[in-house]
Amino acid sequence: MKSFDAVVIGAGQAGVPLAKKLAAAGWKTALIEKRLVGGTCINDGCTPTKALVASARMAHLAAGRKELGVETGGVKLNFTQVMRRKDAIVSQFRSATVKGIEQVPNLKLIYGAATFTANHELRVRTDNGLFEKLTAERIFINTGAEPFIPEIKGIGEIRFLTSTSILELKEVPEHLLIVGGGYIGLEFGQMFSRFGSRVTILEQGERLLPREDEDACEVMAKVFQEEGIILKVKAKVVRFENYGTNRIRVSASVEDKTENYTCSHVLIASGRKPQTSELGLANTDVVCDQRGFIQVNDRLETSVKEVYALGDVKGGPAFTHISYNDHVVLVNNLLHHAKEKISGRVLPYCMFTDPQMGRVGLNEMEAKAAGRDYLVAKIPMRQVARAIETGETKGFMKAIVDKKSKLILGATVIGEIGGEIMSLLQMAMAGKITYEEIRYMIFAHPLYAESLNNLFMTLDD
Ligand SMILES: Cc1cc2nc3c(=O)[nH]c(=O)nc-3n(C[C@H](O)[C@H](O)[C@H](O)COP(=O)(O)OP(=O)(O)OC[C@H]3O[C@@H](n4cnc5c(N)ncnc54)[C@H](O)[C@@H]3O)c2cc1C
Ligand SMILES: NC(=O)c1ccc[n+]([C@@H]2O[C@H](COP(=O)([O-])OP(=O)(O)OC[C@H]3O[C@@H](n4cnc5c(N)ncnc54)[C@H](O)[C@@H]3O)[C@@H](O)[C@H]2O)c1
Repeated sequence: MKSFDAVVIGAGQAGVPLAKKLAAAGWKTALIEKRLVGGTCINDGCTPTKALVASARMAHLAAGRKELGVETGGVKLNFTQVMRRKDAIVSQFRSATVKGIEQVPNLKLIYGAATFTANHELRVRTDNGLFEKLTAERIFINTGAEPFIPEIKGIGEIRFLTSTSILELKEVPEHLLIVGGGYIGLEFGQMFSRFGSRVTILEQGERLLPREDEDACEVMAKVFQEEGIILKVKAKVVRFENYGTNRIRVSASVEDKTENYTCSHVLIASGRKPQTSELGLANTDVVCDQRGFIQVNDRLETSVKEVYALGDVKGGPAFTHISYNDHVVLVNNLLHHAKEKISGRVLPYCMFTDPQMGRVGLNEMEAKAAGRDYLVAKIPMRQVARAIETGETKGFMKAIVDKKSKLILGATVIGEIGGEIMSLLQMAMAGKITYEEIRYMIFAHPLYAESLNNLFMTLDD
């Protein structure tokens, strides 16, 4: 049995920086990874999808825009090159991460799947089929999440894609039917539509993106429909079956009526579940919630002393920057005697559709539910000078402000660079800059940022 001061399970967005910092502080540390260093974000998530979104946007722009006075003679997509570029970026990011790990003294990277045999003991099935036994004073679980596959009649008989396997396609699907209208469904939906697929999105909820304000969902739905994507809400898939050669027939109950679709590919984008099946948590006293996410307190401690969980596997907002921040909280608490908590963090995120949807803090729905005394500042992009000049007028800027303190509580920005504008407002929130100060702040003309003046002028009496 090999003994360590710390073992980190999962080389994801929290595990890698955590293991490096613990080892650099002199702790004898092992980092165990069963698949690829970099986890979901680098290998199957943010990095490959955002590289592909860039190719899709280029294809879209290359088609020209009549009203901007640019017409082109059609677009030729080289999908092999699109995927090759994506693979090169992923491999660049992954090898830089591996190199970073290898340079740290006291840190041992072990490739293999880790399973608990007791609260502080692990068995690792290494890539060469051998088993290593490890024990550690402190264990950190950063095993992430994986696609959730709903139990739908016939799903076992068809070949369906997930957000991971779709990244290996060799050809653009003729008709891609997507189950789920969340971030993954929308990012892939628009991307493949722009690559030339016919795209149908079936969402079981009343609308897309149920956590967002209704006006945000309406704008996104309109953008998608204008690009020719078929969107159905209140759509529950009831059956899949193989149909003819290489076709799949999908029966769905849409607003209580049965509709049938025949497509070439199905993407299941109906959420993610914690990746704990190989962890052997039954051999420990670690407690999970009903959906299998590991329960932690405000300091990321599980129910077992000195066993922690970070990132997607603990549930809550599943974003790379949250996983990364989890490691910051732990490093500060364990190495610098801080008492940091994970509750009360401001949550920013950006959906990388075109236009982007940047979100931070409270939206209107949440402000209302929380009983806040708030004002709403909102301007459509068609009134933003920069958006008019660039021809990117879809979307809006919307901020929720506290009526009394005039501080910004949150924002939704849908636009060409909605995520970046949202981040400006996030900085204002962090710096406690009131909306009244932003209203007359000097921004360079004619940037999108300049229209933050106009956004808050809407609150003038
Ligand atoms: C298609 C897609 C697009 C996304 N886009 C964005 C985006 O644009 N922005 C954003 O912020 N977030 C995005 N996300 C979410 C983001 O990728 C995740 O929130 C983030 O990667 C979670 O990091 P993590 O460290 O918690 O886990 P992960 O990065 O998932 O890492 C977990 C690691 O643990 C390993 N592991 C699991 N079990 C074991 C075991 N028993 N033994 C050893 N190793 C194990 C896994 O192989 C994996 O490498 C996206 C996700 C997807 C699927
Ligand atoms: N840009 C980003 O930051 C980004 C991009 C992609 C993913 N992510 C992360 O990954 C997570 C998972 O994304 P996701 O889109 O898979 O999950 P999600 O939970 O955001 O959306 C899943 C959607 O599928 C619908 N659904 C579930 N079962 C269904 C069924 N049987 N039929 C029809 N619809 C069904 C749900 O109602 C929901 O709207 C996100 O929550 C996010 O944290 C982030």
